[in-house]
Amino acid sequence: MLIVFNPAAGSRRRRRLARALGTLAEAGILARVAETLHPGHATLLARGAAGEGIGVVVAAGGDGTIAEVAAGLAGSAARLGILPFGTANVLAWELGLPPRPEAAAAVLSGGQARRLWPGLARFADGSERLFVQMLGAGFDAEVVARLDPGLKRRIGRGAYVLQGMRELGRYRFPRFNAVLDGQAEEVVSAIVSKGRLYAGRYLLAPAARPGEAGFEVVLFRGGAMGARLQAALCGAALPLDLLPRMPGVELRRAWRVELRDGPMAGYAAGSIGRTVPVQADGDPAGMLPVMLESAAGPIEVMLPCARVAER
Ligand SMILES: Nc1ncnc2c1ncn2[C@@H]1O[C@H](COP(=O)(O)OP(=O)(O)OP(=O)(O)O)[C@@H](O)[C@H]1O
Repeated sequence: MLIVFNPAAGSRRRRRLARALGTLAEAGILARVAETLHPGHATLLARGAAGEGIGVVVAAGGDGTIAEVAAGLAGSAARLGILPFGTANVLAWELGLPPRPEAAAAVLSGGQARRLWPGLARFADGSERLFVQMLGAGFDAEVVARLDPGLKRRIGRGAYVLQGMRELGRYRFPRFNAVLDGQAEEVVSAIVSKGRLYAGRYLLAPAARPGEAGFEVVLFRGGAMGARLQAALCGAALPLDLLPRMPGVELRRAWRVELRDGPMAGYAAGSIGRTVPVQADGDPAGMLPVMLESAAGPIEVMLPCARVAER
């Protein structure tokens, strides 16, 4: 077993890692730890481990780290393990993984594998990026892009709330097109989700099926109330699990999604040349346009036994 540890994810992560390693040692598992040195490094470490024939490669970090490890495991027989040491840990909540390091480590030694089918984003510059939970364009991506990493480390998920309130007054909500299996829709924000949850354990897309190909796409149209008011109300509705039922929010199933700027997007955003931002699994991921489809195949992820039986 290799644990790919992101020292920049979440908080109190070294202490959490030591606790997880203690549990593994008690179970007779001597795990090797490799620390990431820069963004993207987790993919290289995971690919190397899968190439060596290591059976379980563990992402010790948040959703961004998990996505990078998953990208390294794609096409191999290695299983993905998760030690949820990030800030929001949305995928861990989605999969029912326990937050305590000892309990999460116990899943690595005694859990069972389950399918997880990531999404693949292709950008205009030819770059590609795997995502495991969701990709957003518009307001939520602006919040992610402008988030102060120091504040995120200090106060955790509350930093997103503060930044969201700041951006509500600043962001210009340019319209863009979400093309779902060939059908174009005009939106101010869109979240293309693999999972049901968002921003921790709040409900976003109740019908999502992480183990299958395809996406639940959440379209924010702005509508009669206006994009800014809609974003404010959606922010308030999220912790009450009411976001999917908000006016101007529409959920659709799609296999292939293209998110692309309207001709006036740069102008409306008030900054020529700058278009609509994109976030993937809670990390900044550039600008539109982006093309989304399912990864070539699913990967296997370690889950608690009870959770596997439930599915
Ligand atoms: N050594 C490093 N220094 C700086 N950044 C790193 C390093 N290693 C990895 N990263 C980057 O850190 C980013 C954030 O990591 P991650 O998403 O796992 O944590 P998080 O943002 O705290 O958690 P979550 O996404 O669950 O809120 C990732 O995009 C990854 O590329």
